[in-house]
Amino acid sequence: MMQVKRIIDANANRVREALRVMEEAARFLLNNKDLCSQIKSMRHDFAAAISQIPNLESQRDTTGDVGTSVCTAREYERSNTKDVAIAAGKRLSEALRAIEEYGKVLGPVGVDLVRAVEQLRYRGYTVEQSLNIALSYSCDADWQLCLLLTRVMCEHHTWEVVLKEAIKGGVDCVQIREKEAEGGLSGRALVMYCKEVVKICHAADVAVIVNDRADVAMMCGADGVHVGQQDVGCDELRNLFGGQMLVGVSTSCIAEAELAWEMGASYCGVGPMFATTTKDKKVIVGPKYLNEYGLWGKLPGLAIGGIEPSEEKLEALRGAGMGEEGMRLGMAVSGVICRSEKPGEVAADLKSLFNG
Ligand SMILES: Cc1ncc(COP(=O)(O)OP(=O)(O)O)c(N)n1
Ligand SMILES: Cc1ncsc1CCOP(=O)(O)O
Ligand SMILES: [Mg+2]
Repeated sequence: MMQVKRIIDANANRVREALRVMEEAARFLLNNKDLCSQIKSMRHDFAAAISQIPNLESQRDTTGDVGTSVCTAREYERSNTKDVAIAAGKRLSEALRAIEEYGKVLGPVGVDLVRAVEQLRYRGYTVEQSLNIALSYSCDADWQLCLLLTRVMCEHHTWEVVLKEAIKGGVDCVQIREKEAEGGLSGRALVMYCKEVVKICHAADVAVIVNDRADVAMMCGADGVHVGQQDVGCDELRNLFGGQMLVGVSTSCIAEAELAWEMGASYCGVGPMFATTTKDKKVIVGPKYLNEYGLWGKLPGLAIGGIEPSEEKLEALRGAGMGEEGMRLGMAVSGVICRSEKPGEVAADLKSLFNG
């Protein structure tokens, strides 16, 4: 019986640790209050269940545990925060299952524990799935400066020079925005162009999003697609692509953001912030909405519309919470970089908002 208690004690520690790691991901990586409280309540319910077995810790013998010195190289390999949370989810179900199986040997004293742990294991599967989906949808969309690249807007340089200079200036995401009705590329030429953009961006570790066209995004190897309120629905895209693609959705109020989140969006466009000549926008929601969005906090957001590196505009964005830890706010600009003689300098000036 002592060995069984030792096994249960070791696995109880694993469960507690795994739940903590998952909770931190929901809290700090995703800002997801619902998921965070689900995991927290699992932690509390597990503590109540395990407390039914008296004196578990008395069987602990960490120094005499032969398993502490047995490890595999993969245990030390995690390529990103997403992998850390995914590994914790796997550990959680393994440890719960071990407690459940060995708990059966405890006889009557273990019956309630086994039942409670079985239920926790099922809850764990659901939470693990929600966490992994949320991480694969939105974990990689925390950008600071996104360039909406439109070829016909590049007045002073080729699109290639604008793109490369902007990347040097600190752009970490590029949205390819070609509008056929405004002289932009379409069809085969659009796909070829997008492939060139992807090549340049990915070599510099910059993400690529294609405006409006999920099909083109897939064909050119982009990271995702951006859709507006009148475009194809985010839910339809998720049905089609699962977690393979990032999906951005334009929003002008929290109700739209909430809907986008429910449909599996990765990030939201948040705007328009200021008057713009790039797109016909009747209503300017301004930095007030940006602040509401940042406090809502379920998805990363890109402020958009008329953004320039003027002291006044940057101050307004800063005042709304951009650059603040935990707000997950970046900006998306088009004209100010595409139309500039010095696209790299403009990008760097915008990016300075995040440097303290
Ligand atoms: C980051 C970001 N936010 C908003 C938009 C606008 O999208 P949409 O409303 O679909 O308008 P078009 O860009 O398609 O004209 C965006 N593209 N990017
Ligand atoms: C596409 C779009 N959607 C809302 S405002 C806007 C235009 C952004 O361009 P600019 O940065 O030139 O104002
Ligand atoms: Mg659109």
